[in-house]
This record gives sequence, C-alpha cells and structure tokens, in this order.
Amino acid sequence: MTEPMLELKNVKTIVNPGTANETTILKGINLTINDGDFITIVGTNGAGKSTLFNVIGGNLKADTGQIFHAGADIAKTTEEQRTTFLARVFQDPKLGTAPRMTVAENMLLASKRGEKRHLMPRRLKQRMAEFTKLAAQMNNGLENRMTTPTGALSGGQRQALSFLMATLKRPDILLLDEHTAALDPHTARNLLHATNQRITEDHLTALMITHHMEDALKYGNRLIVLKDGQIKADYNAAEKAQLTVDDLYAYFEM
Ligand SMILES: Nc1ncnc2c1ncn2[C@@H]1O[C@H](COP(=O)(O)OP(=O)(O)OP(=O)(O)O)[C@@H](O)[C@H]1O
Repeated sequence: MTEPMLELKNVKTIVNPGTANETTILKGINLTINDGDFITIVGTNGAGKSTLFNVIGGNLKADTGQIFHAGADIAKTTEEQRTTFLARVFQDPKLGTAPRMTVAENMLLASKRGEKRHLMPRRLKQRMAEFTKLAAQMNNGLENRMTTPTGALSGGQRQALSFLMATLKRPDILLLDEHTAALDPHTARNLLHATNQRITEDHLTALMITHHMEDALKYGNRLIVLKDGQIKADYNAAEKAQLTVDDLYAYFEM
C-alpha cells in the first residue's frame, strides 16, 4: 500500500506558552491526505485554517503531534526544506513574486525551486516559449507581459503568476490560502477556473481555503470544516455532492 501524501497525527499548536495569553490554536488535528486529493477548507475567522497551513508549510512548528510526507517524518524540517515538495499561494498578490524581476524571470526562478541558486542556469531564452504558453493558459493577458516587472502587473495577473510559479515545478502538495480573495469577482472566477483545470489535469494534491461556500462545494473531491481548532467535518466526494450551501452555513451559526 502506498503511503498517504500527507498525514497529520494529533497536531496541536500553542501560542504564548506559559503566559496569561497562552492559547491552543490547533487542538489535535488528525488528517490523512491522499495523492490527488483536492480538499476545500472552510471555517469561521480564527478557526485555525491559516495556522494549519503554517504547520504544514513549516513556518510554525507543531507543539505536539506528528507530520508525515509520503511516510517520512517532517516535523523537524524547516520551511525552506519543505519547499522541495510543497508550494503555497497566499491571499496577498504582493507575496510570492519578486517585484523587480520580470514575469519570465520569476517563472525561471520558480522552475528551479528547491535547487541551489548558484547552480541555476541562465537559460531564460530557451524556456520563453514554454513559459509564454503556460502564461496564456491563465486567460488574462499574462502572456503579453512576459518581460514586464511583476510590480507593474494587475493584482489578478500577479496572482495568476503566483499560482503558475507554485505549480511550475510540480509540487507534491499545493496550499492555496484564499488565493482569489483579494480579486474582483470576474478575475477571481477566472483564476479559480484555471486553478481547477491545472489541479485536475496534472492530478495535483491540493488544499484550498475559501470563504465562498459555493466554491468550496463546486471544486475538489473533499471538503473539510474547521472550527475552533478542530476538524468538525471531513466530507468525501459522494457526501460533498449531497451538501448544500445552507448545510455549510449551519456550521457558522452553531
Ligand atoms: N502567532 C500568534 N499569536 C497569537 N495568536 C495567534 C497567532 N497566530 C494565530 N493566532 C490566533 O489563532 C487563531 C487562528 O488564527 P488563523 O489565522 O489560523 O485563523 P483562520 O481560520 O485562518 O482565520 P481567517 O479566516 O480570519 O483567516 C486566531 O484567533 C488568531 O488570532
């Protein structure tokens, strides 16, 4: 039997330990993610969604519990070490790209994720056609701005680039942290569509946090409800297909 892509066992995180402000954020998370799972995650503000991503991404250490990637214990590995198999897209379009570098240069950098910088060949010209083709798949004119510094892009183009960079060198695990939340509805829809296409076609393993219940239901093969640092529900594809937006809203009213 193959190992799960990612496994969290009784993960707890405590902030401000030993002080009057000591708070347990994640309260014993058990989660098994299989190869090809596309999981949407919903939950109230402060439920612990971003903290869960921080623990998976390695920017926050779990205080108790275990984390395994393909069967290997990764609890002690750093955020940088995890970039060899994990990529994340944030809500803020300013994060994830280097503003003075062009679109193409950012893509070249992303294609070398996890490799030592000094080994990076300067082969931008050879890869331009490939990068331009990928950019065109985002359906927002990014392919016409390949030599533009990313700081001059629209928020939507910049997020599309962040997504492309995260997926260019196929990650084992892709974390999407409300990556369309800062975009206008049309641009957000466009990026979500492209996101879904890429994840589905490339059979990526992905987790996507969203506050849009319709999107949580529409995309992915699994849906998780996080509340007060705990997983309150974990629906498989068949169960998810029966869920309604009102069913999900009920979790926010309790
Ligand atoms: N470093 C920290 N120190 C103190 N409290 C923290 C820290 N990080 C997170 N928290 C608290 O932990 C709780 C969970 O935060 P988190 O950002 O994970 O929630 P979230 O579900 O992503 O919320 P949102 O939907 O608002 O983004 C919040 O109450 C937050 O204030």
